[in-house]
Amino acid sequence: MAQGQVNQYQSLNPQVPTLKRSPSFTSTHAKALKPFDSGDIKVLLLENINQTAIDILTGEGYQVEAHSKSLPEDVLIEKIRNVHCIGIRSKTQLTRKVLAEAKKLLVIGCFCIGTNQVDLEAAARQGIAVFNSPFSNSRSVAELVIAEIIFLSRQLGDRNIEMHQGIWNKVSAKCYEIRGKTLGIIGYGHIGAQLSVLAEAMGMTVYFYDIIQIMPLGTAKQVSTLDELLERSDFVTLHVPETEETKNMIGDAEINKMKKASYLINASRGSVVQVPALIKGLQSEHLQGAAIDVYPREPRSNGQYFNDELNSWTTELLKCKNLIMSPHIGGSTEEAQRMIGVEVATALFKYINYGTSIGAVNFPEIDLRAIQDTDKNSIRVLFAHQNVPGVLREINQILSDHNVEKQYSDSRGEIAYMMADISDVDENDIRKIYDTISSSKANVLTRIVY
Ligand SMILES: NC(=O)C1=CN([C@@H]2O[C@H](COP(=O)(O)OP(=O)(O)OC[C@H]3O[C@@H](n4cnc5c(N)ncnc54)[C@H](O)[C@@H]3O)[C@@H](O)[C@H]2O)C=CC1
Ligand SMILES: O=C(O)C(=O)COP(=O)(O)O
Repeated sequence: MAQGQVNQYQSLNPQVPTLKRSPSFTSTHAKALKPFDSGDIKVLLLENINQTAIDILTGEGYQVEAHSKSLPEDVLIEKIRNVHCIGIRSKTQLTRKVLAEAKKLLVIGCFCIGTNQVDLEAAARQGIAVFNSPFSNSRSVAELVIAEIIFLSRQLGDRNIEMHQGIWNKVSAKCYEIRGKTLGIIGYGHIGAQLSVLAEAMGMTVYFYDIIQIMPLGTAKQVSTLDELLERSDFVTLHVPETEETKNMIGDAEINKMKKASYLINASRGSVVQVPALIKGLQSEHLQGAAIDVYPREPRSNGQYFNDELNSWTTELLKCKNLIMSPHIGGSTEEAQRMIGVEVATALFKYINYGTSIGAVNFPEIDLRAIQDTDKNSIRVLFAHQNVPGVLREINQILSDHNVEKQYSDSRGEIAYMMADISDVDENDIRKIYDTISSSKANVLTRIVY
C-alpha cells in the first residue's frame, strides 16, 4: 500500500470516523499509526484539566472541548454521546447510565488518582479503557498532610480565623510540637509511603495499617490490625481508595478507639469517614482536632455553596473547634496538575492511535513493539472481546491468510483484548478483515490502525 494516500473506507470502525492512511515518513523508525482523520476525533475535557493535556491532544489533531466544571448528568449525557474520548477529575460521575449513552466512546482519562467515580466494569464491558495518573499528585497530598499535622498541633487554623476577625488570642495550652509524636497511616500506598518519609524527617514515629504486607520505608512499622493503629497514634491519617471495604471505615467505634486528645485527618475520599461520628468526637473533645479535604458530597464547581443542602451536618461541623477544612485540594498544585496532564493525555493518544493499554485500570494491559515505517502493508488489529473459549482460534483463522508478525492477548475478568500486527495486507483486505472480526459473536470492539 502506498503511504500518504487517503483510503476510501468511510467507516472501518463505526466508533471511529473516516479512516485515513498514515502520513509518509522518511526515517526507518516506529511508524505513527493514524488510521483515521485525527481531526474527527472528539475529546471532551471537564473539571479544569491542565493546559498540558489540551496541548498534547490538540497537537495530535483532535477536536478538544474543555470545560472548567463538571457537568450536570443530563448535559453530560448529551455531550458524551458524540465524543471518542473524555477526560475527567474526581467529580464527574461516569455511571452505568451515563456510559450506556456513550456509544462512540473509546477511552476515559481520569486526570487524578482515584477512579471510584467511574463504573469501571461497565466501561470494560463496553470496550472502553480507563486510564488514571497513579502517582503524579502523591507528593502534593503528602505535603498538605504534613502542613495539617502542624496546623492541628498548634491550633493554627483557629488562631488564623481569630486574627482575621481582629482577635488577639495568644495561647500555648494544648499546643504541641510534632517531634516525638506518633503518626498512624491507614493505607500505605503511594501517598501513605511518601508521607511516612516526610513525617519521620520531622521527628515523628510512624505506624501504618494496610490490607497487604508492605515493606516499610525508613523505620516505619506495619501493624496487623486497624484497632492497634488507632490505639497507638496521636494522629491518624487516611490514604485508602474508596472501595466497598473502606466506605464508612471510620465511625463511632473507631473514633472511640483512638487515643484521648488525638487528631484525625482525611484526604482520601469523603465516604471513608462518617462525619456525624467525627462531629461527636470533636464535640466531646475525645478528638483534639481534625482536618478534612474530602466530603461525601462536594460542589460541582467553584463558587457553589458548601452547606446543609449538600451535606445535612454542615452547620454542626462548622461549629467545631480546631477543624481544618479544605475544598479537595490535596492534589491541586501546579506541579501535580502539569504532570498529570502530560501523563494521562499521553496514555489517551497512545490508546487511540496505537491501541496501547498499558496503565489501564479496568482493561487487560497490552502493547506490541512498534510497526516500523519500513514495514509496508502492515496493519494492527485491536480486538476487545468477551473472555470466552474459542475466540482466538476463530480470529487466527481469519488472520491466517496474512502473515501475523506479532500478536499479544490478555484478559481481565470478563473482557479480553488482542493486538496483532499483520503484514502482507492488501488495501482491499482491510475492510474484509474488519467486517469478519467485528461480526464475530464475542466482539466487543474491533479497531484497525495502520
Ligand atoms: N485529596 C486529594 O486531592 C487526593 C485524594 N486521593 C485519594 O487517596 C487515595 C490513595 O491514593 P494512593 O496512595 O495513591 O493509592 P494507592 O493505591 O497507592 O494506595 C492505597 C493503599 O491503600 C491500601 N488499602 C486498600 N484498601 C484498604 C483497606 N480496606 N484497609 C487498609 N488499607 C487499604 C492499599 O493496599 C494500598 O496500599 C486515592 O485512592 C484517592 O482516593 C488521591 C490523590 C489526591
Ligand atoms: O487524585 C485524586 O484521586 C484526587 O482526589 C484529586 O482529585 P481532583 O483532581 O482534585 O479532582
